[in-house]
Amino acid sequence: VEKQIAELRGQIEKHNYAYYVLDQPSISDAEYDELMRKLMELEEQYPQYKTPDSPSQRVGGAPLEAFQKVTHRVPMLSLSNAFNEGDLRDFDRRVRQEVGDVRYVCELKIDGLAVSLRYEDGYFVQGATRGDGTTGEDITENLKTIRSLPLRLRKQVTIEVRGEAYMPRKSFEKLNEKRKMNGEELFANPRNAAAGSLRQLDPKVAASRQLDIFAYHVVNAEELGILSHSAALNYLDELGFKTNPARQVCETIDDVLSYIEQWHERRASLPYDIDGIVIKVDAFAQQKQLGATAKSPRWAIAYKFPA
Ligand SMILES: COc1nc2nc(N)nc(N)c2nc1C
Repeated sequence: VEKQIAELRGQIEKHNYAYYVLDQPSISDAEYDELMRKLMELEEQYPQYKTPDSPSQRVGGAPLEAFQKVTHRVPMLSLSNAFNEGDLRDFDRRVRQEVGDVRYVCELKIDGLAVSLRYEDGYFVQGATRGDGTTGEDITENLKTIRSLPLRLRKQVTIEVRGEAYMPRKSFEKLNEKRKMNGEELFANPRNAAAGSLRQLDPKVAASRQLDIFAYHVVNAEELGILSHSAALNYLDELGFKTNPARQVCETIDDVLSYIEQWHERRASLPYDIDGIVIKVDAFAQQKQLGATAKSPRWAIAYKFPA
């Protein structure tokens, strides 16, 4: 039976990854539900074979009394903002003055909720909100219900990852439809809906909200021998995380400006809200040279789209 349960677990997670991370369903919903039902029935009968990475955790367990506090070993900083081309050219000038020739990575700035995810030997062990940057709330049980969040990595590594949890626009519209029918107060936007969903003490509520997550940062990248942010993102893909496919390496600030122009136009075609573009110095050695202020890294900047 133990082998049968392990077999089922592997199958379900494989279909889960295909559907939620690759966006390429590999079986029908009905077949998927049948596999899940079978797994939960066997785990009910043989609880000794239940493992921390079992997909049965994704439906959410018992409600919590309260959220525990979590201290971030590495503070979760925020990004300084740029509002126009001048701000971006100033940033580029400052960076080049300090580190000379430089490559940037541009990414979409997802309008969600920053979270920190800790994995030990490849298993998801804890997830927390940003909070005040130093202390956040433990929302592990809620994060486990996000289907694109791997419960077990493809490599047995101990890693801390930062990402943006968000609610796709379709999920947001469906949720507000339902709330309208029930005469409940509507969420103002997907970001508030995502925050509200992850702050629920009952994980079953979070599980019902069809949240998603993009991983965008490896905290202990250098310890893992990774030398640049673009390499860190590719490593996250290898581990089984969902990263944002629109990222692009830019050699000049003019390339950055055209990336921004491109995504400002294509913004409405995305299935989620973005509130800007994040520009980061790619090489970690140069990030280190530039360092950070108490509040934000000096090697990154967020260009905010005009509201
Ligand atoms: C390295 O620090 C950061 N990187 C980020 N990257 C993306 N794509 N989106 C963010 N919101 C973000 N926020 C921070 C603080």
